[in-house]
Amino acid sequence: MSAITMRELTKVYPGGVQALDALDLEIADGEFFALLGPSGCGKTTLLRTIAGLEVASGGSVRIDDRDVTNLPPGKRDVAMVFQDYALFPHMTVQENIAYPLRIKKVDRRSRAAKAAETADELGLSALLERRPGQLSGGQQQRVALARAMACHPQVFLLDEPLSNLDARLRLEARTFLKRLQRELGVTTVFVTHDQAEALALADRIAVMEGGRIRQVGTPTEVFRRPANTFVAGFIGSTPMNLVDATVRGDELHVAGVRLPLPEGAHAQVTDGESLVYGVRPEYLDYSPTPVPGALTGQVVVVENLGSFSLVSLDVPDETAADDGAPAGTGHAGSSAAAAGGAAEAAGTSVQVVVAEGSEPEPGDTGWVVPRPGRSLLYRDGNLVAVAAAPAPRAGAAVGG
Ligand SMILES: Nc1ncnc2c1ncn2[C@@H]1O[C@H](COP(=O)(O)OP(=O)(O)OP(=O)(O)O)[C@@H](O)[C@H]1O
Repeated sequence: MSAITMRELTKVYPGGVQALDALDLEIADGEFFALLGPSGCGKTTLLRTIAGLEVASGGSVRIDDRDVTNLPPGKRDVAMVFQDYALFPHMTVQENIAYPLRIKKVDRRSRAAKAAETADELGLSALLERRPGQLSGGQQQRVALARAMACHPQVFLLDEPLSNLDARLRLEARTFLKRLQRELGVTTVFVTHDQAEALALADRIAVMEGGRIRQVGTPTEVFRRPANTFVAGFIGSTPMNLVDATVRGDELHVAGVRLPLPEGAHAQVTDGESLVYGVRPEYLDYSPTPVPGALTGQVVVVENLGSFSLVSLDVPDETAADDGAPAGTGHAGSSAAAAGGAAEAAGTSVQVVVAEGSEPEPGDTGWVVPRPGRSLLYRDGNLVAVAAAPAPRAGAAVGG
């Protein structure tokens, strides 16, 4: 058992930088846990404070029922792998792996046996006599992991473990790391600023900003239901669309389109209230022809991202929708199109993921429909409700 519990953990560096701000966090036994956030948010400081390499200015760190807040690193039963691996250049792979055992005064024969066994598990047996300078980046990383594993620590702490590898090797090492962690079942905390890496590897993720935690959740939770607009903007290979919206009775007015307010959202919002409507580009469907209840605008940019493209549309903010007057005549979809097409390119940029082969051209008019249950509403930056998608029916759009 090795859960990690942090209570009101605070770190103020000499000089006054507050890197951790009364942070509360619980990491479960056996979890593969990511600390994610932009540069300077305090990820490395948190990891080093768990390791005992930084002394907390306040609060506590417990590993299971042991309060380790004031214990030196060697007494915490944790092993840390540094970003640059910090291997000893003058020692062989075997000596590097065995080094922590030497510090623990394990006898020479047991050290050699343990190093050989760990090297074997990590596919390093053929490299035991080499020095770090004679290894690839991926191999060096494995040696660093082997050195951390050799002592059977209760907790692994990994600081940007993949950042020194090139893109291809990184994918390989990612899979390897995930499999290794599964097999060992050791509580592992890793720092990354790469949201894709965190989503791919972690059981749970803590998204940090300014020494605080903005959300803790599974990759699915933080991706599908970001608790605030900070997390919404940080998670995802393409940032979430965040568009101003107004509650009008049973509807939500978003960029000139009336979306039905979802069941359950009524209790959370008030009539006339201004909110932010959020939906991921992946959860919008693009149509080159009018669709009732769709947001519409002009295609401005088409970015090829391999098997799909990211299409940016300029959706006008102001239409006749907000003063209640019909925006056109006849069919709901085409009237929305008329409103969108006629407006000056002024408004909100909305991004949508479009499959290869179906990309529009810049200058085209397009329609985008949110998928059911994938729309979110934020008040003052915090999630208030999950909106249902507009039912694809005439009458949901402006002028219908
Ligand atoms: N030894 C130090 N002395 C003073 N300030 C420090 C020290 N180490 C870090 N800081 C400051 O503390 C804050 C948090 O730094 P930290 O390295 O923990 O952030 P991070 O999220 O790991 O960033 P990065 O992704 O850039 O490594 C930053 O403002 C940083 O400048």
